[in-house]
Amino acid sequence: MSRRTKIVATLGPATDHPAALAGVITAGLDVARINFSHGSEAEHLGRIARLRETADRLGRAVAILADLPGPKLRVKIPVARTLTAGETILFPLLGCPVGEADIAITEPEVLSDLRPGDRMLLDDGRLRLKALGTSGGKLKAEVVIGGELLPNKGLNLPDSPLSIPAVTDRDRAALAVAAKAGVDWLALSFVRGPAAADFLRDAAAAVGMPKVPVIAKLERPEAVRLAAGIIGAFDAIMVARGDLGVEMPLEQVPTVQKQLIAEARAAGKPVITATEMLDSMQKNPRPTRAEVSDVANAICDGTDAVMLSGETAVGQYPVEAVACMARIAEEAEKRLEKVGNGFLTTTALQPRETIEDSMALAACHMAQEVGATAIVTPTISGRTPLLLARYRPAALIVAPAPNPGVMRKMSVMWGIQPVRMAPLEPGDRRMVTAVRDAFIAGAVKAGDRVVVLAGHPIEGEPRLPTVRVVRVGEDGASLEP
Ligand SMILES: Nc1ncnc2c1ncn2[C@@H]1O[C@H](COP(=O)(O)OP(=O)(O)OP(=O)(O)O)[C@@H](O)[C@H]1O
Ligand SMILES: CC(=O)C(=O)O
Ligand SMILES: [K+]
Ligand SMILES: [Mg+2]
Repeated sequence: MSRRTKIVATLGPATDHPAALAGVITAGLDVARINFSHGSEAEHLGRIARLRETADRLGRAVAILADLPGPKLRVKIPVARTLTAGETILFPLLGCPVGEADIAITEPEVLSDLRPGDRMLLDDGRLRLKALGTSGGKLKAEVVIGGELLPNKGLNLPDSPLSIPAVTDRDRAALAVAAKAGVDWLALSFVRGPAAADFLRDAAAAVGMPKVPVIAKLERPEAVRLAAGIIGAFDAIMVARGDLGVEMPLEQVPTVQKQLIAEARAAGKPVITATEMLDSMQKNPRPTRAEVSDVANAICDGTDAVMLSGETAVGQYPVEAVACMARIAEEAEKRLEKVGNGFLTTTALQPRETIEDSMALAACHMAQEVGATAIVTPTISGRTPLLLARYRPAALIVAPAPNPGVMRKMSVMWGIQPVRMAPLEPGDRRMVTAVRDAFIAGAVKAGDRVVVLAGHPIEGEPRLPTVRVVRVGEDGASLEP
């Protein structure tokens, strides 16, 4: 693999055909997103099982990301319908019976919070209504901008405070399914503050899910304001531009994206940039110039991963979309390499917090100085590779890990190629076997010069972080540099 940027793609009906699923994996899928806001339990379980099976067959480590609804409101209408400007629509409040022409929503308790004049935006802002007031157990609203409304589309209330818990009953139900399937990452929609991280971890533990890393989806203005705390509390973030562009002025989204990516990177947490990246590819085999530029620019901003949603979930060209994204990423990275991968600007972030962090920086410098093709770093938890990735070295970060769960967790992180760590035989040294692990996986080849970094205690090694330079031998041996 030469591509450093990771690709997240949403599975859906469009990837249900075995050829399409194998196609997106082969085209470069690193993380498969299951959007628990759409589809049934059986669909999710089936998709996850087929993904695992196909990835294994193709010999690729693909992580599974369960995207939970969070307090994101959605309409509950049985079939598509058209809303016309000027028309009045009734939204039943909590406990009120739903009339045939009414629009019910997932959390009707929020409707009581709406004040006359508040905006109600449907389908990522495509349709707009204005709240008029409540009477007879229903909220009355006037359609300002009409259009076709499909079942299960989102409802945003950017002018109103949201008094729903961070983790809802819908999330608990989704977590139970995710626990049954076993997933590698959890993402929570509509995070409003750092406390949501522990609510989510507790809810996951309550359904018997072992420790799974958690992603905060930033899609509300208060989350952007509290970004530093949220980044600290979660294991990664997603710039969820779909809802973000509805909840705040759309023209602010590009600068918010840059700010969030910079903050996440400074904190050493992975960041995913999401939504509409290649949107026109839902219907066309080729993207627009603007879309190609958008993906490339997110990579230049320093995103770890780029994400596809409708393009792969329901679009006509899911395989082409992933392949296209991979090509754009590879091209954008050539420029990053020329300008030093932003490495020097990041090193201006002083001081280093831990010895491991200083060692990681030293290893990146060393790799550059000696012309290493890779930095090999055996890892138990995935932490040292992440410290390296933070500096965006030109060398590939090859991370032998002892279990598939840790390998898959690293699939979302920029520049890291997870490989299988062989068990240690008596007399073996991990810094030597790690190079062989990388060689066997094809991540380094004979004659390559590599930097080896053990950032934390590893069996068979001194307890101090250690960095070495070696040359790879014919059989993956570690030779004098
Ligand atoms: N599993 C699925 N089954 C059917 N339709 C889907 C599925 N996943 C996505 N879609 C369709 O693709 C669109 C875009 O996908 P996306 O995952 O961005 O969802 P979304 O509804 O915009 O919500 P979110 O804010 O959670 O991303 C959805 O609105 C929906 O119409
Ligand atoms: C991905 C997502 O939830 C959004 O962009 O709103
Ligand atoms: K979701
Ligand atoms: Mg969203």
